[in-house]
Amino acid sequence: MVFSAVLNSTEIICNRVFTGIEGNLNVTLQVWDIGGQTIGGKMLDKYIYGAQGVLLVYDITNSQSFENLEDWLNMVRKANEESDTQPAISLIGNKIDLEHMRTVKMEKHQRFCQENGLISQFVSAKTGDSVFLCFQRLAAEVLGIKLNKAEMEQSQHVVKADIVNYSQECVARAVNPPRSSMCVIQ
Ligand SMILES: Nc1nc2c(ncn2[C@@H]2O[C@H](COP(=O)(O)OP(=O)(O)OP(=O)(O)O)[C@@H](O)[C@H]2O)c(=O)[nH]1
Repeated sequence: MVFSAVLNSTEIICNRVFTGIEGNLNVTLQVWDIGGQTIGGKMLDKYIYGAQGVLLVYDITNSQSFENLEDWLNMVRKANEESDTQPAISLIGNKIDLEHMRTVKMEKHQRFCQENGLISQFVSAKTGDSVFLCFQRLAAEVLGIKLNKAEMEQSQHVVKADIVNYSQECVARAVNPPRSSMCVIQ
């Protein structure tokens, strides 16, 4: 995944100077998911050139997906060779809901991050665990903002909501209409 932050720099400077609270900053990210393409793909460097941030995502239960990372990292660096700045890069270990099936050791992940100056993160795309946080951390890095512990913890958790089956709900309401008016927040 690659993203480019689309933002208004004046707004950012004002926010930082006047409030000092980075959490108040709104950043729009333009994200391309290029994982499905082969590494030798002709168009790849066009997506990657000039990107401000890159999420290198692998599957913690699949060692091969980790082994491929070095090539992807080299490709990202090479594609941006002539760019003024290199993108901020995060290493994302996905599928932490399957921790019991982990084949890529945590130390391996951490070493790769240290050796290559990457932000380290573990997520579950399935449960949503830490997904928001991984975008937030990368955006913060691009903007030169340091997130505090509270901000990171707040973004880590998934807010769970029941899935409503609307067709059944409608039938139930038609049969038993509510006596008082009700406000539904979705
Ligand atoms: N348990 C679990 N399964 C996941 C998670 N993320 C993806 N999957 C499953 O892994 C499989 C592959 O997911 P994709 O989203 O197609 O993976 P991908 O790497 O983006 O695929 P490409 O873009 O084609 O490279 C699917 O069956 C997903 O349901 C996760 O966090 N936990």
